[in-house]
Amino acid sequence: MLKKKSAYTIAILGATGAVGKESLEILEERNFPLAGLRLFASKRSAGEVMTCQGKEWTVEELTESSSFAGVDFAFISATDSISKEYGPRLGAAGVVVIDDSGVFRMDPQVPLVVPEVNASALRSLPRGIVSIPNCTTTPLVMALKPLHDAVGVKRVVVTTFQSVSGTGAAAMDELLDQTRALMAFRDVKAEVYPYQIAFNLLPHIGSFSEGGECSEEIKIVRETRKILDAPTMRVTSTTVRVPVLRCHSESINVELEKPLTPNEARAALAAMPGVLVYDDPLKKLYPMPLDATGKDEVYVGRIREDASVTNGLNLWVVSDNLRKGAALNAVQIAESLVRG
Ligand SMILES: NC(=O)C1=CN([C@@H]2O[C@H](COP(=O)(O)OP(=O)(O)OC[C@H]3O[C@@H](n4cnc5c(N)ncnc54)[C@H](OP(=O)(O)O)[C@@H]3O)[C@@H](O)[C@H]2O)C=CC1
Ligand SMILES: N[C@@H](CC(=O)OP(=O)(O)O)C(=O)O
Repeated sequence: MLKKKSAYTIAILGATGAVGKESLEILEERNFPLAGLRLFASKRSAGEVMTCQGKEWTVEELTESSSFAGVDFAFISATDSISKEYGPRLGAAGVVVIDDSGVFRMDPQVPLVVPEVNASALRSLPRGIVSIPNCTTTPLVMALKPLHDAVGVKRVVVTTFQSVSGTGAAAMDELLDQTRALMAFRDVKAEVYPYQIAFNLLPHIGSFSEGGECSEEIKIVRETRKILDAPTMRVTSTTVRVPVLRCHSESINVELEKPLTPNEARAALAAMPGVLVYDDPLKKLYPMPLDATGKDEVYVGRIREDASVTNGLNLWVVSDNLRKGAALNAVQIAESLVRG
């Protein structure tokens, strides 16, 4: 487990990616007690210089022989295969691994944590690994938690509208390149996604199962139940990629165990740390990706009754997938562990 110190050394595996870059900004903004920083990426980024907390740090190529001596935390935000290879190895060597991938999330020996929702799961780290949820699960559980605590959530129907940054830096470039090409009447190249994403949307995230479900949809269901410790909660989802650069939006329909008026739901959500109720439709106030970009809070709006079922509510949630959906959640986990 983590030894108490005045400052800690962090290694970021995948430092040059969409999540990795955000992690550096967040460590700086939150003035994380840093004793040292080791930045790792692929060979093509080795030698690049990045800044954090007023210092320059040089990116190292991640190799079999990379040494992690003196590292307290490893944030892995690279690829599934890097998580598989380095997560267990570093965890066994006494480094606290905070992993962004989907590889360990459902492992019963690995806590899956959103600190505002289930920080107590950090008490035991049998493999030395903590997983952070998928970037759509995190805002979902942040919105469900206060409702579940208040009256119990029976069933959830969630439809996501996920920005391209959820796929990483290359997908952000693809959306911008396609948009420029279309404006100039040039041919569009689709390399990251199977179809053009600019001025389009794809009801497809991850891979399809035999039954026609996307892997992303399966992750949302399983991860939500694990984090809320609600193994029988009925959850179904449809995940959609939209031509937005940053922030994932979600339409959430909830069936509750007991009545809760929209005003009571608004009050419960407003009291939830990390949630910002942004809800005054008559003044055209509702969360949009441009509002939540670069923000830490999970924005919740369009809170209203669903009269088609008993005790039904509808919500609209928007959250920055690179911050609360990934890098911020990871830094908050490290902060919780440091606080002890
Ligand atoms: N984007 C998001 O919203 C979220 C992402 N995640 C997870 O976070 C992780 C990173 O995602 P994201 O930042 O979006 O991805 P990016 O594609 O933007 O970045 C990938 C990073 O991994 C590095 N990398 C790739 N291959 C290797 C290799 N062989 N050796 C060393 N480093 C390598 C890249 O280095 P280089 O630049 O040199 O290629 C880059 O730093 C993934 O596991 C993803 O599932 C989780 C929640 C949300
Ligand atoms: N799948 C998310 C990003 C993510 O969180 O993926 P993973 O579950 O593999 O960490 C997206 O594309 O928007």
